Amino acid sequence: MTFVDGPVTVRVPATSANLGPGFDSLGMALTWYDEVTAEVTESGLTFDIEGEGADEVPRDETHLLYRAMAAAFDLLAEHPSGLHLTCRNTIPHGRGLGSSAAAIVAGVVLARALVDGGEDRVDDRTLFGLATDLEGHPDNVAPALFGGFTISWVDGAAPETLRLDVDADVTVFVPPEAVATSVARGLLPAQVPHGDASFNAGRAALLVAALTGAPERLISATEDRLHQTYRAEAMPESYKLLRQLRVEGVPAVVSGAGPTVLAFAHGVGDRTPDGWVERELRVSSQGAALVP
Ligand SMILES: Nc1ncnc2c1ncn2[C@@H]1O[C@H](COP(=O)(O)OP(=O)(O)OP(=O)(O)O)[C@@H](O)[C@H]1O
Ligand SMILES: N[C@@H](CCO)C(=O)O
Repeated sequence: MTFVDGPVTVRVPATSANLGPGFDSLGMALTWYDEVTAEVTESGLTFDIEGEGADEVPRDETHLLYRAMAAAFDLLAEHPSGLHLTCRNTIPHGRGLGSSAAAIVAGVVLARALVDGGEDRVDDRTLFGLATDLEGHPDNVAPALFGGFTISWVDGAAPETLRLDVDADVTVFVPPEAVATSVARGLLPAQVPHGDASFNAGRAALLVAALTGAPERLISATEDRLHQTYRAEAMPESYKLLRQLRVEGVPAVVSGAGPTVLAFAHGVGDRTPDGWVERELRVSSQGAALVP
């Protein structure tokens, strides 16, 4: 038999990318999870979707989770007769908390787990490469897959990542409206001044040190000149909160492509604007994990 008997479930964390200076490179997994179950059926593709995006996402082959599963099945050279997918979505979509990376990582991990002996045929590094191709950059998929704090880069065509354990208090301020990553990326200039590139290189190096043992450096280490200001016009309220927190000495960044603002602190929730949701989280040491 090619496929395992019965359903397989995976739990995948939300992620925050960039973390200020580490555009398309730094990321961390957060203690906020989606859970997805997949089962091979006799025919067709059916969905049971609850929570975030349930009224918006398609229920056909264009669903992101299914597209990731299909790409992984192609790699495994196995194709199920049918699939039933159950999605318990809690990570908000289009807010800069890695919802698309979570869906993609859930898909590739589930497809491999459904195939008998899948882990012997496709290793984690290959799954990471596939997930990065689907997402377009590695900074969310790396921590979604491996957990912790990740430094990712692309070597030729292949993405690489280095995972570090870090422990940090994190508060996310999530606005009610989404900003699509594609829109936020469209606001970035094709070229940046050499001085700004140099500024960010130093801050990104400092951020690795700050998160792994020098937290007093976080306020300097989270400065950025490569993306946040360029994107401010698409998320003015986020930018205002970001400035307010930083003036008060709280290390804060735009999470991923925004518009969520992430602060490296707990106990700062009294700044939450009306209509926004605020959550106190920690770094999730665990990435995507099959639920027994
Ligand atoms: N669980 C999911 N199921 C189906 N589609 C999803 C799911 N999560 C995300 N998506 C798709 O991805 C889109 C959001 O992706 P986008 O890259 O714009 O934002 P994000 O991943 O939430 O934020 P960021 O990449 O900045 O962290 C949704 O609008 C939806 O089309
Ligand atoms: N590095 C990405 C993260 C969002 O997917 C960006 O800022 O566009």
